[in-house]
Amino acid sequence: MANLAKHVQVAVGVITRNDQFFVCRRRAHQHQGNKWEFPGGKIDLDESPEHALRRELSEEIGIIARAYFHLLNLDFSYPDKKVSLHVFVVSDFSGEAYGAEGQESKWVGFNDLLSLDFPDANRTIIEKLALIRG
Ligand SMILES: Nc1nc2c([nH]c(=O)n2[C@@H]2O[C@H](COP(=O)(O)OP(=O)(O)OP(=O)(O)O)[C@@H](O)[C@H]2O)c(=O)[nH]1
Ligand SMILES: [Mg+2]
Repeated sequence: MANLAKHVQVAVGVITRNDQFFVCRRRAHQHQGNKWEFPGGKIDLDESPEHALRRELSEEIGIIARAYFHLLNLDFSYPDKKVSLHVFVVSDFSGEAYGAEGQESKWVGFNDLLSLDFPDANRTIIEKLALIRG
């Protein structure tokens, strides 16, 4: 069981509007603390990735995702934890994105994504985003 607890399925949302991207800062005590992230969180047992995406975005940044597409699935092993990220690009939503759990957050341009301090798994996400932007 201990091993299972250290491999988590995660829904991640790349929130985009007007060629800007919404990013949040992880809390110091969290895994990969103080790094920037795309909002999201663990998929519950028997929950679909899409449902987890909508739920986490509502809880963490106060938006209702209206249109999104699957970008990629990505397995990554940190020294202390394995993650399977189910990544979606959210292109339409209602509400104004903000740090609904008190976390730091901001809208940034694509070039800023390249220089922000993200968890290592995110490199693959950003490379794929660069590809689809052309
Ligand atoms: N949300 C999010 N998690 C990421 C990203 N990249 C990445 O490696 N992760 C990892 O995926 C896991 C996500 O879990 P989480 O901490 O967001 O989970 P959660 O929202 O359910 O919250 P919790 O920390 O209160 O349990 C963490 O281990 C985190 O380090 C990312 O861009 N966004
Ligand atoms: Mg989270």
